[in-house]
Amino acid sequence: MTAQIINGKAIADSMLNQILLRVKTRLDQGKRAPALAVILIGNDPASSIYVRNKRLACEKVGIRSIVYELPASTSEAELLTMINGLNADDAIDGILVQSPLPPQIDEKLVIEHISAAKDVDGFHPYNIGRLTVRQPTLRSCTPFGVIKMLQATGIELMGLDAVVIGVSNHVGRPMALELLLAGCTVTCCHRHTKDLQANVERADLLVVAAGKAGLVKGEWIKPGGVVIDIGINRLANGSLCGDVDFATAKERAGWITPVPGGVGPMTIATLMENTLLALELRETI
Ligand SMILES: Nc1nc(=O)c2c([nH]1)NC[C@@H]1CN(c3ccc(C(=O)N[C@@H](CCC(=O)O)C(=O)O)cc3)C=[N+]21
Ligand SMILES: [Mg+2]
Repeated sequence: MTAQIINGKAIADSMLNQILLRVKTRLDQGKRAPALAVILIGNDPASSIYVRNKRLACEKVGIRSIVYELPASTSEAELLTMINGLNADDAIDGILVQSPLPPQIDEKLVIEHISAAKDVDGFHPYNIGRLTVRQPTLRSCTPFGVIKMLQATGIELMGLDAVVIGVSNHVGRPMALELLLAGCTVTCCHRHTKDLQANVERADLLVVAAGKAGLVKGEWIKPGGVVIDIGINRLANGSLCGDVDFATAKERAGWITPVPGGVGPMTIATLMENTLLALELRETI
């Protein structure tokens, strides 16, 4: 069988159109546009591309974006002071500190310092806790984007055997919590997993977020299964690929996401939605 390709870019574009309509409605009602503050520290080329994509998405949907570009030498205290100012600024709805951070800055401390109500990444322990106890509020952009993508594709999640590879705080863990909330039976695989292939082979839904090109062989995929590839690996020739051997996997899977054009655009569209939601939630209190 040849898999149907899940067009994340197209699904994300339609989400962006919906968000634009909601922002326009606000403006028609005399309300202000949402505002997102993005802090980029240092000059990692990949980070610069992602931040540029976020700024362009903001422009598309009418969200005001303020990008702060700080030198790699920025101290932890300087960053925390800046976050204090943004937390207290009523005109700012979302705060995103782009990762990775330089070694002198403790990312855990930074994430906890951002007001949970402005944590549009959905990384704050409060927001992760809300998702854990089935009361999601601001939800991590990549995992929630994957859920929206599956819903838009019409894939029923209830009761599926889902296998997640990778257990990072930003992606794998909240992904497993989202799938549990959606009614899947969830297995989490990581570097100490004894038999990765055996776990992959029994997955109705496989979500891979390990960041290792070629980690999952196409021959391991359960025939007809759903394959979501969150990996982004830049090859020596400059092209991007995921963690799954796409060419062979697409001959077995029922559905598969491409890289690029799969999960990446969904992450950004979800960030836009979270920024609007953060504003709406703050207006109700
Ligand atoms: N605080 C924080 N929040 C993040 O959400 C965050 C972060 N830090 N650090 C880095 C990762 C990575 N990330 C991506 C977003 C969009 C694409 C994306 O648009 N990808 C395009 C291709 C982009 C390209 O050409 O490189 C695609 O897959 O089609 C990829 C990766 C967000 N991240
Ligand atoms: Mg891992």
